[in-house]
Amino acid sequence: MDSWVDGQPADALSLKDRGLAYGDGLFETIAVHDGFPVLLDRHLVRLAKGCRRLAINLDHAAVVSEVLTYAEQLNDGVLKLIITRGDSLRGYAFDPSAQARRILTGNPPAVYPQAHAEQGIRLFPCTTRLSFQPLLAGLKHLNRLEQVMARAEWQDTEHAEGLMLDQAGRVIEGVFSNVFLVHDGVLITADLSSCGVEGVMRAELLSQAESLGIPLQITDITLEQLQGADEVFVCNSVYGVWPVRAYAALSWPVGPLTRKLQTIARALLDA
Ligand SMILES: C=C(O[C@@H]1C=C(C(=O)O)C=C[C@H]1N)C(=O)O
Ligand SMILES: Cc1ncc(COP(=O)(O)O)c(C=O)c1O
Repeated sequence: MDSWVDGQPADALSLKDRGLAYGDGLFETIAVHDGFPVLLDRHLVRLAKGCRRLAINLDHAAVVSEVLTYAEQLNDGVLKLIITRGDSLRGYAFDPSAQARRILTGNPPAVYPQAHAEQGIRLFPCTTRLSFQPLLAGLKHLNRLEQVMARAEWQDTEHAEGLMLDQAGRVIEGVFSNVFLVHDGVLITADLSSCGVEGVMRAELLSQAESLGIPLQITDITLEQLQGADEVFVCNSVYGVWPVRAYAALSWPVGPLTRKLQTIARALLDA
């Protein structure tokens, strides 16, 4: 399917785009099923938060309308929405009144081995660490070099994802996922106030778990806590939930809470 820029079919972008020059923008990767963008409200909430934090002027009504129309035409697949601050000639300074550029691309459904969801995955121990930046933490901004470097650390198919730590050695997230662990019936995920992306699926699973009365904790996670976990899983808005079986010398069984949340995520992606 053709890409769109500001609501019009396009296959080229200005060389002055600040997304290209500085990574000055945000993105959302949205699963589309039967013509509907899955978890759209949560994607829009994160996008709006990013725009406020970066002082990006975005026509949010145009985004909603374009995403809905584009998703209808894509029908099934993965829609990527990229927002950039638009053009500037040179230098970091920007025109605070400039309207953001809206870019939409469509991709076929992501295909992963069934075994990832069924039997669980092995996480690669990435040595690339996430840097602390509370101003950008949580946002899905366009500066993703840490993830690019981390993903280049393994080429084998034995590892489906990699685990990333922060500068202090705390467990933060996967390269393209968020991470959860279960300990004594408590569902635990990393505090992302210094680094990491606040995933849409993470937010949805936290909210679903709260409705189910499952005790939750959003906190710092050490490798020792990871080692002592009863269950570990990763999630994102495209594949849902993958149980984690192993990380370096550590291993876990695929547990009941992981399966429960995986079923919920699958139902949302297939609704
Ligand atoms: C990096 C992108 O998106 C992330 C990756 C995936 C995925 O590969 O499953 C899914 C959603 C995002 N967290 C991207 O370029 O779209
Ligand atoms: C670094 C990082 N963390 C977490 C996620 C999961 O986010 P979501 O659930 O919104 O797909 C992603 C997906 O792009 C990511 O790139």
